[in-house]
Amino acid sequence: MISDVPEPLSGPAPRAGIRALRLGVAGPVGTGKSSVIATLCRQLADRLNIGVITNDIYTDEDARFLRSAGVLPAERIRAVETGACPHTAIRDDVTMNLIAVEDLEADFAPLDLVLVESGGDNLTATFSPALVDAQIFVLDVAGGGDVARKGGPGIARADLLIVNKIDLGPHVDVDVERMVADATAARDGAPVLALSRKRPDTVERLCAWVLWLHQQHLHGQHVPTDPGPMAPHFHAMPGGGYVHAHDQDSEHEHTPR
Ligand SMILES: Nc1nc2c(ncn2[C@@H]2O[C@H](COP(=O)(O)OP(=O)(O)OP(=O)(O)O)[C@@H](O)[C@H]2O)c(=O)[nH]1
Repeated sequence: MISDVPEPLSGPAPRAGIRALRLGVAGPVGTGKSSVIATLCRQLADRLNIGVITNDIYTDEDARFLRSAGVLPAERIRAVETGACPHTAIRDDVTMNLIAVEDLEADFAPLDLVLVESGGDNLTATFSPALVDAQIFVLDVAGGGDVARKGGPGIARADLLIVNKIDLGPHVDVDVERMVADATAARDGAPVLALSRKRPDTVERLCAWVLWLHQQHLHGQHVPTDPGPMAPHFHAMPGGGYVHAHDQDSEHEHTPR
């Protein structure tokens, strides 16, 4: 199920010479981010010129997986080794990723779509709108049926939430419909897609959403939004620590209280 993918736009012609749509894919470890990207490349490569940036902490494993899957020419898949907690490189200081995206766009111009895969992290990691125009957050049923209820910025406010690996529901005692309903309730009407790479109907819906978003981008009708702020979190300090939150309108500030 996906809540309404609108009809493709009619009306004014797309803007000429516009840069690629930059689409982030984030979510906890192992939920299927690389598989979603491989699926999109496989299905859409004859309609869109695609490039991929992967983020891993210490390796280029995700890039190697995608290259070996043969879903795109290998040189269009580039790895960023963040060397730090994944959210640092996709949210706090996006410089490494932004340079990688811009280099890829320059080397293979004109690209239509750049997919940026986050390193697998927890429920709080989301992309900065300084790096991507839109983002997908990926959960999977094997992580537990209650995860969607736990919320967080990606679950609540990513442009699309995927509940992945729905083919596994019966094997892990998860009621997929219930999980999707919980996710939908957490998102105030924003789209939720139940996905399995083994279910072509769900793959088609994923592709339809990405093509629709690309059209929105071309027509200048997509407005990037920030799914942040992060949930309140704890900073350990010598002799103690403190909890703080980032509210959406304030600077990213780490002053002890
Ligand atoms: N049954 C099933 N397995 C899937 C599906 N999608 C992905 N997987 C499997 O889930 C595992 C993790 O998939 P990945 O795509 O590597 O997940 P990831 O989120 O990129 O992983 P990290 O980069 O390590 O965080 C792999 O063994 C995939 O084959 C699906 O739709 N159904």
